[in-house]
Amino acid sequence: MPRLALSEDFFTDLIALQRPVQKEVGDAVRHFRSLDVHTLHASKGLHLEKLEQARDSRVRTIRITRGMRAVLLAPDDGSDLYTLLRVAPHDAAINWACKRVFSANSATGGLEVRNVDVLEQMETYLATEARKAAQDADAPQAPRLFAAHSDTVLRDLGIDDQVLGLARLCTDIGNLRLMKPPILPADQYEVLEFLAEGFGPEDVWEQLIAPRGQTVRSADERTPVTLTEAVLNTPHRLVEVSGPQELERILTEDLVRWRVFLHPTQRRHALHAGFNGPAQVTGGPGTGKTVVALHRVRHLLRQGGPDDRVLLTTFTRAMASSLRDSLALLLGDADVHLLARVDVTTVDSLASGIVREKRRSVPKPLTTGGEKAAWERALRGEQGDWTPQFMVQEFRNVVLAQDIRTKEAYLASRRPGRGTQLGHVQRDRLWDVMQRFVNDVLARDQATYTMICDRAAQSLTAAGPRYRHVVVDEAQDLHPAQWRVLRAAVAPQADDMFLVGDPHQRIYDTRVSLRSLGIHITGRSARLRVNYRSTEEILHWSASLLDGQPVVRLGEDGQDDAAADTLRGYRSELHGRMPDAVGHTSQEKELTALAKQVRAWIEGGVKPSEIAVCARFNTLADTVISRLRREGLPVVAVKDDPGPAAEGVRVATMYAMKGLEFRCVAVVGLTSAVLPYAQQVTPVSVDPVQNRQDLLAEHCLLFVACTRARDALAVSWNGERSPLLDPVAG
Ligand SMILES: Nc1ncnc2c1ncn2[C@@H]1O[C@H](COP(=O)(O)OP(=O)(O)OP(=O)(O)O)[C@@H](O)[C@H]1O
Repeated sequence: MPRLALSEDFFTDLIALQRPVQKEVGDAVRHFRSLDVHTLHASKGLHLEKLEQARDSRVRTIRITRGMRAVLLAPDDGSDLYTLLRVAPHDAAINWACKRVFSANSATGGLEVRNVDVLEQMETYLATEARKAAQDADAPQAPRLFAAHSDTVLRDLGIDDQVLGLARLCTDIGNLRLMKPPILPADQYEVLEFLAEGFGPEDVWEQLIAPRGQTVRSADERTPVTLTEAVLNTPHRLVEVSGPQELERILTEDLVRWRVFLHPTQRRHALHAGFNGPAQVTGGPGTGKTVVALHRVRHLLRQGGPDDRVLLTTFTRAMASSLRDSLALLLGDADVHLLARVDVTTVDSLASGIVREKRRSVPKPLTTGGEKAAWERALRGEQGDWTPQFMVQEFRNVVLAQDIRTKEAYLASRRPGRGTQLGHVQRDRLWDVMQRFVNDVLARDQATYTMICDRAAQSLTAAGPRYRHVVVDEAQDLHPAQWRVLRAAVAPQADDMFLVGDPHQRIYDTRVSLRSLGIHITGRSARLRVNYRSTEEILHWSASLLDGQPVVRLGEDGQDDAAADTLRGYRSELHGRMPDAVGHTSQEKELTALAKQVRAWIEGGVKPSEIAVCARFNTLADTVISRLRREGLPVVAVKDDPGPAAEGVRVATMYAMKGLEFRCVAVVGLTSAVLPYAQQVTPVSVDPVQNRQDLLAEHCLLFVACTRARDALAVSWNGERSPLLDPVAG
């Protein structure tokens, strides 16, 4: 029986086929696996055929139906591992197969494929372009993109002779991008793109080569790998099917790519054998952080003992419910029993549960309005210009954040992140105001969620940890009190905490130094850079909304050595239309245009549930809902928790878009009055540091909303445009 591997492209082809054809592919693959190598060659049904015109002599095809062929790579190294590469209509399959050449990358050891026909044409084209550029500049030779790197440096990073020749002809990054995979081999393209974007060879080695297990720096000293080794070295694009059960699972249940293929950086962290403490994965929107968290949970469950419980948390209840569904999908029937060892919940729900266990009831959570009213009561009679907003921030971001329990501790505290100086006398009085607030709300059996977390953290610390592993999604928005709950929920030990998040998506007012909370990540972090969700056009457009914004690395707020986080190298392999940004003279006109856009998306074949419209506030979201309904379009409000099966365009506030994704997204009502929203931004005169933080959160909110879009994004406003759109709308 031959061994069989499936490629990501084969998988993509399979997903796109009609159900009956998928079934036929499944039958052919099962038949293939049931034969021994000898009968395989003799089988008339499968008709394993070597292609005379193929540029690579190891390429074969098999028959699926009269009109469909699958393309395979046959072993030439004595092994019996066949790799299914594509499945397509006869002519397309043969055409694809004839032009491809396969090789092993000398640095990553992975299997790579190139389109030799196009590369040969590119050589002529780039040489002509380089000559023209030299003539235009009146110079003997145009400056070359990789002039700073010697051949040896490039070879050591896995660049082979053909690619080296092409790289040497590139005069700018545009030349390189013309040869994006699948034209150039993906591993080599990635190395060249990193270098072209200004990463040094050492960075490239650390980020792209070393993680693939390569330890020998010099290309000359490396032993070449065989074809079969190369296939097995490429688990992010090729999966070996270990047995009939796994084959069935992939062909029937597993038609979801992220379950099978992980990017090497995703894989390295998700399947890591064991971290010697907390580990972290960051990355821009859509880079698969949630996917990594889910795979990590499965890995920990599979490795762990029967008493090892895992906590998987995220920010909102809707996201927790979606995580639960995704985890069940990932575990599948084979691992469904592992679900009994996981709790998937928000930190606030966990904290409420802990408080309830202790005192049988939980204080009623205060609404924003209720909290403001309570501060007004506490401030009554106070001389001075402290506002409820100032008090909310001082209590949340200093007292609860630093776990301050006494007046003495408050008098001595550093108050990082606060831009107002407070003398001894002022602090003394403020502490009394805060005590009045606490006594007042507790007397009414009320509390903010942060206060509930604070209490839960204390209880847990006293009672002892209850989980073996804690995995945190959307880590960027957690408050220190929520982190204290998580820290207390698991004992400090190997693989205790696994965090994923993106500081560019921080939309709540939280500042956290993980180190000060006893969560030390150093040396165990990775950054994801490939976006699997959105097109390159949406990505770059959205990323430019954050140009120049001071984003600090995850969990390093207030640390003296905190560094800036960056979206450098953040990219997508998908392409589509540029986002639309359009202003209107009235709300009526904007809504008319919105209805037309939504209708056009639906008529273009997009399911209503794959479309989202979002606005800053519920008032406009409600107006959108009634307007679209009047136009006869199916609509549902995300706040009504419609569930994945409900038909209808999703309408939500920008906050509620966190963590979600849609094929098409419209962000409406982006006027200067709502973004930035004055009431959400502390005036500079009150606190300049808080003002910068609040403004940054407004930028991030817009970034989060826009990066939910996979294929199409349309933003609009009526009247004066939000200044936050200045970088993208001229
Ligand atoms: N290895 C992969 N192969 C294919 N698709 C992937 C892979 N990883 C992630 N995806 C897809 O990319 C999309 C984004 O993934 P995910 O939600 O995990 O990203 P994220 O980084 O958590 O996003 P955000 O921070 O914006 O919420 C999803 O549709 C997911 O299925």
